Amino acid sequence: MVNISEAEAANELMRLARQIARHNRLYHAEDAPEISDAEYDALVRRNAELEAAFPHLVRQDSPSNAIGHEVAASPLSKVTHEVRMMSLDNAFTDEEVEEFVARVRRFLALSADEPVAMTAEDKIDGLSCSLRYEKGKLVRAATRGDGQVGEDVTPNVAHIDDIVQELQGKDVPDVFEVRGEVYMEKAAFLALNEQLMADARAQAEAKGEAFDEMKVRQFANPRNAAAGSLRQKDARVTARRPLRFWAHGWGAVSDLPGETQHEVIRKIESWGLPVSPQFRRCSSLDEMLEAYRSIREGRPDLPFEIDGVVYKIDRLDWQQRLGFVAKAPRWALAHKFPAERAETILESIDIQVGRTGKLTPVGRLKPVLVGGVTVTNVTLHNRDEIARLGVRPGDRIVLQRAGDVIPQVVDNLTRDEQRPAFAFPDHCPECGSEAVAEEGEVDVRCTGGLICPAQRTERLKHFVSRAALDIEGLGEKTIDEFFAKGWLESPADIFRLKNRRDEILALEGWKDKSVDNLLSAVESKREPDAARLLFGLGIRHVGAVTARDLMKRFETLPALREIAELAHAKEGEERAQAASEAYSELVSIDGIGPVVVEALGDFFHEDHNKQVWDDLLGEVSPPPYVVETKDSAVAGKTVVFTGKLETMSRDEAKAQAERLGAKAAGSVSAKTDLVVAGPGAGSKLKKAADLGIDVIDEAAWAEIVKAAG
Ligand SMILES: NC(=O)c1ccc[n+]([C@@H]2O[C@H](COP(=O)([O-])OP(=O)(O)OC[C@H]3O[C@@H](n4cnc5c(N)ncnc54)[C@H](O)[C@@H]3O)[C@@H](O)[C@H]2O)c1
Ligand SMILES: [Zn+2]
Repeated sequence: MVNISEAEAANELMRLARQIARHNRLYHAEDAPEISDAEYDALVRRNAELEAAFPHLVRQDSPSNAIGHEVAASPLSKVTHEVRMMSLDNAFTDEEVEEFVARVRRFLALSADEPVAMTAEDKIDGLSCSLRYEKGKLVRAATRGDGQVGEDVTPNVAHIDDIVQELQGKDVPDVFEVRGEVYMEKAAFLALNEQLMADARAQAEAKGEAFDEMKVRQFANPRNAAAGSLRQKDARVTARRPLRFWAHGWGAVSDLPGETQHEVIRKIESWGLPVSPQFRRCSSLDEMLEAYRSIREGRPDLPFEIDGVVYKIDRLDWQQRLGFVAKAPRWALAHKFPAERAETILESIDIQVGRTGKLTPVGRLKPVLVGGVTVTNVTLHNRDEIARLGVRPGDRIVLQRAGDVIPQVVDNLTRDEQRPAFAFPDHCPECGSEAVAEEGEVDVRCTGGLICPAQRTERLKHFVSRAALDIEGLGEKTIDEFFAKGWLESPADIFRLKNRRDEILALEGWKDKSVDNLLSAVESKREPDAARLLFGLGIRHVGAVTARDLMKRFETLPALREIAELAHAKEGEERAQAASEAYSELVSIDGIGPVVVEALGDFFHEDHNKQVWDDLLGEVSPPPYVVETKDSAVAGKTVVFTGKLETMSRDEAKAQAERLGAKAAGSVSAKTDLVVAGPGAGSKLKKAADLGIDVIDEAAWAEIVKAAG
């Protein structure tokens, strides 16, 4: 039941359209889904449900009308399909199949005793491919893409043995587009993922780098593996991947060699292309459901993944009359299998720390077979998910695997209220720092930042980035490489790289000149801008602007640290007095709130952070931070920039304002003195007018800047 207001529905439809489009891109264009098919299908169903309840809210970009994903960004050439490639409508229950048959009868106005024959075959989990044969010769192979335009994979399919280059037989029409599925068998898929892992390991070893299993890109399921293997710019990569194909339909044809689905499929088979071994003809609803049950039972023993049974009206003249709706034919239906489930024991819960400090719980399982795949690990996502399931090590759980190989825990069978709940760690298992979830966030993160081995490279990359210390020549790859060698543990190490000149030179790809350039880029930052240095440390909630606000007030880093530590101190009455004074002083600064004060306190509370800090300040000496404010027309005023600026970025405009002694604010309020508006300025402009605030354009602003000299 949909029980929400129209405004809420419109809002949710907007969010669903965006989410679904994103997952379509990840799944179809990048072959790297982030959620399971069951989760994806739930989003689609919710969207359909809302659209049915509020038909007038159906969006222009409704996911209900989209097939796959557009291929504009693909490096492969594009092919426009003469006959559109479609998707399939889904059914999950026998009743829905019955309703499908009834709908067909109504549409064709058939009498109750007229039989409706259907074909049934397994729905194989691969990607659709269109093979155009002219005079029997394969001239073009294409993926589905968005249904209208797909990608040219002609050189790639030349490496698929199942796809013949020439159709056999004397009765081959002049033009015949075979449509079917390119797929990868389960064993080949598992072997490919193992191979990808082994290759990455070997590569890391050859380079003498640390190997990180988590970073190796593997395929989520056989379907993505097949798609990723076929859609290769370099067909030699496809050649190394064991892909298979079978036919299940056709597109543009010069003439049809039969009057039923059944006849044409058998004809295609006779020309030398494989079709499903389970393809059959059913003459009644009962036979269809029987076919479904027998195919479902045999599913675990199949060497490939299937996720349902596809029914198609046998008579082609009826298919013709039924035609299409939105993105699928009216004459076909996919009867999906329910997700496969299995029970096992959750043996332990490990915590993994990601590159951004996120703590992810991973369940280690007593190995169990679900739908032909042995599962030993399962992600438990986050602290809330563990609480929701109430799982603890030793519990008996129900695993589900739906149409892909990312399994999930759906139930906990050990409902023992007496045993204590799993205690989610409040410290990082990698570095021992405190791990916290910010208010309103589900993810628990390590606060160790620079000292946490799991996060270190990410933090170092931030430290040298443009907005922070801006060290040219120290790119992400170099950081990874130096880190793996053990040369970069903390920011201070960057300034000690000069002692490793010869070692760097010995690395592949480095020459005297490039090493000199790198080292002099580092040396040029011995007296860095204090605010950038502070920002570079990646303290939570201390962004570039906050760092400047802080430095403007305290001028030196030691002064800032002293007050931050003081504000955090909790012991003794005297301390308490000083602490509360320090606290008020900090929060009195424009732009600084309690969250920042708290984050600073937490940072300096950790011994390892203090070490990193001292070590770094032993290498560099940022001069006192003084903002030279020019005598200007806007000194001391608060300026808001809105709309599109033509000659500079928003950041540059803000920096100009600061140099002129003005404060750049993000929103218009009674405190605003001046609004600089570019084209497209909206609500802020209106608010300024309401409040009677002066509004000028970018050119007038440039005049003010110029006048200040
Ligand atoms: N996990 C995610 O993020 C994500 C994102 C997008 C889509 N998906 C999944 O992809 C699917 C939707 O993709 P879709 O639009 O391609 O629909 P679909 O895969 O459910 O059905 C249409 C396709 O089935 C294929 N097919 C296989 N066997 C067939 C047969 N015997 N006869 C006819 N066609 C057959 C055809 O290639 C056809 O294009 C859903 O299962 C969805 O869960 C998942
Ligand atoms: Zn940590």
